[in-house]
Amino acid sequence: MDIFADAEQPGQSITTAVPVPPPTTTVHADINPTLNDNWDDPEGYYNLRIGEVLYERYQTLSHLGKGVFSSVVKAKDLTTGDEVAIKMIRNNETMYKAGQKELALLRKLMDADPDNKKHVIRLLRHFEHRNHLCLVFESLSMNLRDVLKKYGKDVGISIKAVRVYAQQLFLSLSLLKRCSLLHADIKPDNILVTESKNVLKLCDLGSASDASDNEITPYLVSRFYRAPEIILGLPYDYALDVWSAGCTLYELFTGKILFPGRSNNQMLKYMMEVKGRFSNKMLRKSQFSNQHFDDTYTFMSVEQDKLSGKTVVKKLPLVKPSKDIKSRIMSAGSVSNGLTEEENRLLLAFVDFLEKCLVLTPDRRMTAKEALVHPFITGKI
Ligand SMILES: Nc1ncnc2c1ncn2[C@@H]1O[C@H](COP(=O)(O)OP(=O)(O)OP(=O)(O)O)[C@@H](O)[C@H]1O
Repeated sequence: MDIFADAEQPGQSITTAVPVPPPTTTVHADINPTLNDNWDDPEGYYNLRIGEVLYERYQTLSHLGKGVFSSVVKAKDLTTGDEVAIKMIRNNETMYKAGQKELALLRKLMDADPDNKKHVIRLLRHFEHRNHLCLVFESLSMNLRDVLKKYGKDVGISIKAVRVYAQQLFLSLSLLKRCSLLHADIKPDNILVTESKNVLKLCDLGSASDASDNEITPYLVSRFYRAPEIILGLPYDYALDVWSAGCTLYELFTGKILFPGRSNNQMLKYMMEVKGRFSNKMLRKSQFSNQHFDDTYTFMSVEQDKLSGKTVVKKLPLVKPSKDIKSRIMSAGSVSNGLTEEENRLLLAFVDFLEKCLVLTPDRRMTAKEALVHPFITGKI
């Protein structure tokens, strides 16, 4: 099915500069940093010249993106003629180690899915270039943040498209679980789609870890997609990715961020407005609950006073949810344009699906396996 059949195709800009072969050096930056200064910018990103050939095989075509860990370039594989995306890890010890970990986790995922059916980005190989670990991936088109900007600004994309994406995303989560891995950074930016937009792949395993390495820290996962167990300081597992996936799918359909909190405290407030109170039992077990709740488990909302601009703490005995998922979904931009009966049924199934992804208590949240047989995904509605 081509869910974006009548949509405009994104233009491609490929820069074709004349390749300038740099002299080779194998001196490691840690031994004499001045010798290879020119290859990197002050922050350790590789100063790439477009057209340059890496590993005697990949002719670089254009810059694709820059993240905290790496810069990503599009290149042509001179052996096969295919386009690839090369993630060049920043030249510093911490990033290099993080890159090696990402490489090991990606290998585990590739081995567990030899037929490429589980919607995780394919790692083709890796090499080193001037002290930068380089990971070579299949080339994809855009991430879901850009898809939303381009095709669904403020209104989101169709429920049918969301359903296709949901199934593929949960297939990737089922593979991660089979490999005992947590992704820990699921959000529209880390999900890439093919040129036709019909197929998505989960990417950026840079924050991923083995499920047994779950050190409690309140800042894991990008804030808007961060599950309550992370913020409250509870042990966490696969359910944290299901929460982020729920937030991501809501955003795809509505074009709006579900919980756009400016802090962890505000995130909790927004979550309770949608899902109601946390149970006392959950708060009792949480390491950081005393930062957000008083002794009687009343929420302490950290707010800015509108007049003075000063930070004030307001006690909010929030009990009843006031902005439930159903009313938010039903008032989304694309719904007000009218729906067919089939779309309406699919939408109600989507509401139920999201409610189950966003259960506050992690061990009661839907698992990836359960998600894949939910009526929203199977279509048996
Ligand atoms: N295989 C690919 N095909 C096309 N574009 C890609 C590919 N891999 C990455 N990109 C682009 O590069 C961006 C950064 O990639 P990635 O998130 O893996 O790097 P990162 O350094 O870990 O970033 P961050 O710090 O944001 O987590 C992506 O959002 C995407 O736009």
